[in-house]
Amino acid sequence: MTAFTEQLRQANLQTWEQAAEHRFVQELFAGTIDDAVMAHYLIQDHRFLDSFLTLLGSAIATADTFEARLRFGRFAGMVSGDENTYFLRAFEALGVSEARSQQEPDTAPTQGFQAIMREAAATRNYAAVLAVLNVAEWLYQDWATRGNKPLPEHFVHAEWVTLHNNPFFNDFVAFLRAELDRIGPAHSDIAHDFFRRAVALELAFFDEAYNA
Ligand SMILES: Cc1ncc(CN)c(N)n1
Repeated sequence: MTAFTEQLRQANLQTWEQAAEHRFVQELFAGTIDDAVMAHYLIQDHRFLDSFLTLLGSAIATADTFEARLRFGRFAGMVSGDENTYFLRAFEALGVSEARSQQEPDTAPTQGFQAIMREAAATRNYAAVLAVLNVAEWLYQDWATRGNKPLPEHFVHAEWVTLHNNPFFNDFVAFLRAELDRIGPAHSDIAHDFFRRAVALELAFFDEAYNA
């Protein structure tokens, strides 16, 4: 039988593929992405990280096992450490001042992510939280691991790939999928709804990078 998470992905395949094969991803691997595009994307993504941590907190609160809470806690530690530090080093390398990183307004996809993560947390339904987490991490793992491409030279590009393709991250995505495969079928409608909207936001987020 097809796993529940795979059913969700298949139901949104066209949008999923448009995001996973996005121009942003192609240019990131090629190392040709415009600095202005990368800077605009990362400023917005640092805001994404903030609401994402809130959602991880809600996963800790709604998970039904101690083991799952430990996994989310360890992942939150990585995001608050290595991933956050990457943003700060990338901002410095791209010449993004603290003032600019704070003052640039939230774009519509950023606001959309903040809203859906708040909404998923407010449901206090583990399946809704897992649906959004699965899209955010599995879709990124998908593009980062596709085709086993060589890494770009510049650390700003290369580390954005390796943050989403390394043993710890790949294990976490496998865990997220196993959790949603276990919990999701009993909450199919809510899982489909949050998953579909989150995939659309991922595509919009990449598109928005080119409005730099
Ligand atoms: C918009 C977005 N989606 C997903 C990820 C993966 N953590 C991210 N950094 N940003």
